[in-house]
Amino acid sequence: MAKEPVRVLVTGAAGQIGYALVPMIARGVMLGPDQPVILHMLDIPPAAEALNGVKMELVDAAFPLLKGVVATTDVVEACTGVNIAIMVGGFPRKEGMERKDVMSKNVSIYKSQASALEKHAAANCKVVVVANPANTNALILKEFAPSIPEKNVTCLTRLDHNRALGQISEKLNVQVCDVKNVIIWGNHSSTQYPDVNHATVKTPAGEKPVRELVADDEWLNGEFITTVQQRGAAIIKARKLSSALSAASAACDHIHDWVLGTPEGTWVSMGVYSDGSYNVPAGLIYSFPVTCRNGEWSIVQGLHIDEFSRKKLDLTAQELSEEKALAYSCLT
Ligand SMILES: NC(=O)c1ccc[n+]([C@@H]2O[C@H](COP(=O)([O-])OP(=O)(O)OC[C@H]3O[C@@H](n4cnc5c(N)ncnc54)[C@H](O)[C@@H]3O)[C@@H](O)[C@H]2O)c1
Ligand SMILES: O=C(O)C[C@H](O)C(=O)O
Repeated sequence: MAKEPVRVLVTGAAGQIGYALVPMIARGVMLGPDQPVILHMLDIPPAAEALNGVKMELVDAAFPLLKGVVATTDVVEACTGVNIAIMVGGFPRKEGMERKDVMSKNVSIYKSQASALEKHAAANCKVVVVANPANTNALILKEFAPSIPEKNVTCLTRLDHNRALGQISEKLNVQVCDVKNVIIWGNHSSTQYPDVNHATVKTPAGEKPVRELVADDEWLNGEFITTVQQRGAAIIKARKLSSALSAASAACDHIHDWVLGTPEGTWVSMGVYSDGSYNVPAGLIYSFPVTCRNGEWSIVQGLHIDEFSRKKLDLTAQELSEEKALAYSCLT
């Protein structure tokens, strides 16, 4: 029997991530090749015409899984009945801007959209915030939508996770699908800590630790980390626009694994509400290694954190605490 369609909201759908993301969702990349979808696309009135153009292209693409499109500038209409919300709408970082610069513009959007989601989304709606500052926007959304379970509000750090996999695969000249269990700790910002201490590579002789195969701690503790931390800025410098196709693909990976589960023995990185695991302060949206089963994520427990890593986990937590305070000051 055919499955019931899932309603997926994409905010900021007339923007560049939206343009890359909606066809991926309509093709089944996010929820699987047998899952029909109804797309809800929200943007603001100045982008209404462009949004309608995206809707026209979705119709023209004749995606078999796409059972309907709602394209609107009305936040209530956009949020009504949605099962999954991908929050991309907001003001993007431009060359030379720090994420903090976009904070005041974006947190007020997330406060108001929190109320609309809380009132109108389907029960158990899963939310991922993509728009920067992603962790803090997600925190504001969670706090202003108290009836949405806190486990349902997350932010995207899968792009950073995938960037780390990509760097290791290039360094070792191996397939990216053979590298697993890197971790992004903390903020989707330049203080994030990409950690390879538990990462492995599938080789003909079995799974081997990344550290052993790379055999270059200076690179792993230096250039590798800064390359991943600075990759968003490098893309902005090269394209004069922030990353879009990789961000859209990562958003699909995030929801795919959350809904359909992570493969046995593999974890992924998600920005989730901290419960104090790994001595990360509770009450922040912080990126952790997680496994997913039956539509629920759980933080991977018991990983050894050495002194080098500890400092980096604390530094990015510190930045998130400061962002949280700044966000609240922007809202008052
Ligand atoms: N977390 C990540 O990994 C990651 C990666 C790349 C980009 N980003 C962030 O994603 C966001 C979107 O990037 P983009 O390149 O698509 O930007 P964009 O400017 O091309 O698109 C943003 C869209 O949001 C719309 N918008 C603005 N305010 C809105 C509101 N209140 N409601 C609904 N829509 C609204 C704009 O009209 C625009 O169409 C930015 O904040 C960017 O920094 C995050
Ligand atoms: O760095 C940015 O603001 C863009 C985006 O978050 C990215 O990581 O590509």
